[in-house]
Amino acid sequence: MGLLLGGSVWLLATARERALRLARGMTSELRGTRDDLESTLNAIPDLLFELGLDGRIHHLRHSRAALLPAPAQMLVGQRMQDIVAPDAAAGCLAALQAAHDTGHSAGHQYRLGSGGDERWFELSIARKENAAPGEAPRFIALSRDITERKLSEARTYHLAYFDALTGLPNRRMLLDRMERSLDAARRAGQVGALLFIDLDNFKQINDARGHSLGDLLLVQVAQRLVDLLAPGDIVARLGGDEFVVLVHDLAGGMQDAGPAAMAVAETLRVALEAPYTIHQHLYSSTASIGITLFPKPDEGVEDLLREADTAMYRAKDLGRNRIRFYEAAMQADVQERLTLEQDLKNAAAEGQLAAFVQPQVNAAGVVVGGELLMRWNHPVRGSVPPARFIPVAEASGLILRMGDWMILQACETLARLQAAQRDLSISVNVSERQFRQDDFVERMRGVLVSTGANPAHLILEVTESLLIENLDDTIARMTELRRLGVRFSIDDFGTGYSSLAYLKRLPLYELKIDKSFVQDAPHDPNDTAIVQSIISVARHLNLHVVAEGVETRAQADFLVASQCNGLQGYLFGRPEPLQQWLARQLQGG
Ligand SMILES: Nc1nc2c(ncn2[C@@H]2O[C@H](COP(=O)(O)OP(=O)(O)OP(=O)(O)O)[C@@H](O)[C@H]2O)c(=O)[nH]1
Repeated sequence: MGLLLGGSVWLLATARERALRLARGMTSELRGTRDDLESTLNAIPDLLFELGLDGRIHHLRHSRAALLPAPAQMLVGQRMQDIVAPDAAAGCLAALQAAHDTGHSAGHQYRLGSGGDERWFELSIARKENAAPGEAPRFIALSRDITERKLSEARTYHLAYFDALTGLPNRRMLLDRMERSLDAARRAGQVGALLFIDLDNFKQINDARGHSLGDLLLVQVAQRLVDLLAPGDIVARLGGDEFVVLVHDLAGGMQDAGPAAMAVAETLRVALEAPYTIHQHLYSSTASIGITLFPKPDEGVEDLLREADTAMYRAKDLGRNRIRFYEAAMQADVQERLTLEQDLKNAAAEGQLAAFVQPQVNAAGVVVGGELLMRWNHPVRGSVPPARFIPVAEASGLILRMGDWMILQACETLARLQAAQRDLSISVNVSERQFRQDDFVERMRGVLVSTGANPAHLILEVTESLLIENLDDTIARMTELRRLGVRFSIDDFGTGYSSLAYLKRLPLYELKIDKSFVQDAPHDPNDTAIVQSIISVARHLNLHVVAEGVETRAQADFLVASQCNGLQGYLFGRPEPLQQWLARQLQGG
């Protein structure tokens, strides 16, 4: 019995021992699991809440206490709506409700703080499934700080939609906004305008003062445009020196919108022409502006942009620092120009371009020289007027090759006249682009040497506008060319800036009175007075004067009586092919 009892006690003790060991093992396992869980939770960089459906915080893990808006113990017991802004709280409560309905919710984002302290969070919420029946539901919510991701998204958005230099919207953003404006204008029956703005001769500032100064100018231009914007309108930078202003709701109809758009453009034009101060220096710049109105039937944003661009180009053609409205005819003109440019490229190779010469006579009517003129005999169009193809040649750069060829013709002609002891001079036009080429002086020297022409008989005709741009550089270049022996004449004098102050500073030989003044002299008192005053200015400055477009004996007599030195016009000869004229001169005139 004792043995039995003893055995039972031993058995019981052993079972207890085993149960205790098992319990100890389980406790230790549970502790391990709990520790693992604790470590896992600590490793999660998010805030972890236990919430009620009403947004009350029942528990909060604060391993990232820095992210909390207040110490953790102060937050427990409070409701979300007591802690965060009303809009953020409303979103969080909606996310809780969604988790209540479906078991979980993820992706709701909310913001805490504002300005520089602003931080963004994203919520993931799961409903706790172990609530006893009748017990209010509880939720576990992870709140992840996504501020860095938001900032990086904002940076990417900014890079994609804004111009880095000026901070203005870029082309993509503009197109997007235009799309919306166009829709809104159609729906509201309102007319808006698109203004295409391109700075005039911006390349010169870049070339002369450097790209970084050009950048600073662009930034100031952007600022001036922004300062003048009406609320809701936008200004974008398309790239380079091109800006676009989108003006909404100008008027209820095209009739009234036109003048209103013009008034806006004029305000911008005037603002942009005021001097710019950069690094304590003053710079001047102007802009050409093209306008198109919208909406127009069947026209999308790209059409509108193209129209405003076309109108801007027309403003440039008309002399820059101007505003032009788009007209449908302009598009045809652009097409025509492109075709002309293409044809002009082939023209030189196919021998369609020819040099003509128009004689110049002295007061006694004796031929003293001639002006070389370019003629283009197009196989289909026939003779294309220089006023039509020279601007195309200028714009496309073809003028450089064409100009070189004309200078070569002039020098070869001079060499042949010299060889025959014919003491005549030849004038040839030099375009601004040609004159400003870096190696223009060297090219001139090369042609003079290779042809053996006497430079004293070569007269380079330049326009007033060429002279006035970069006056100091112009003077330096002209002086170098003067040293080679060539002489300078101002073509179409009186039609451009006519600033007499610069005449004194330039190493000039001659003024050519524009034919528009000669035409109505001596009958028109104004033109007569202009012609006489040009001759008088020339005499005081010791310059030779040639009148162009002399067609009648009365004009010639008046000019000679007014002491004009040279005459050119139909009265003395129409332009004729150079070789034909030269052959006659070589035979004695
Ligand atoms: N500084 C600066 N220059 C730029 C930038 N982007 C383009 N450009 C230059 O801007 C100039 C634009 O010249 P254009 O508009 O073609 O010609 P322009 O000299 O203004 O002459 P017009 O437009 O015919 O009056 C070019 O020389 C470009 O190299 C930029 O971000 N910064």
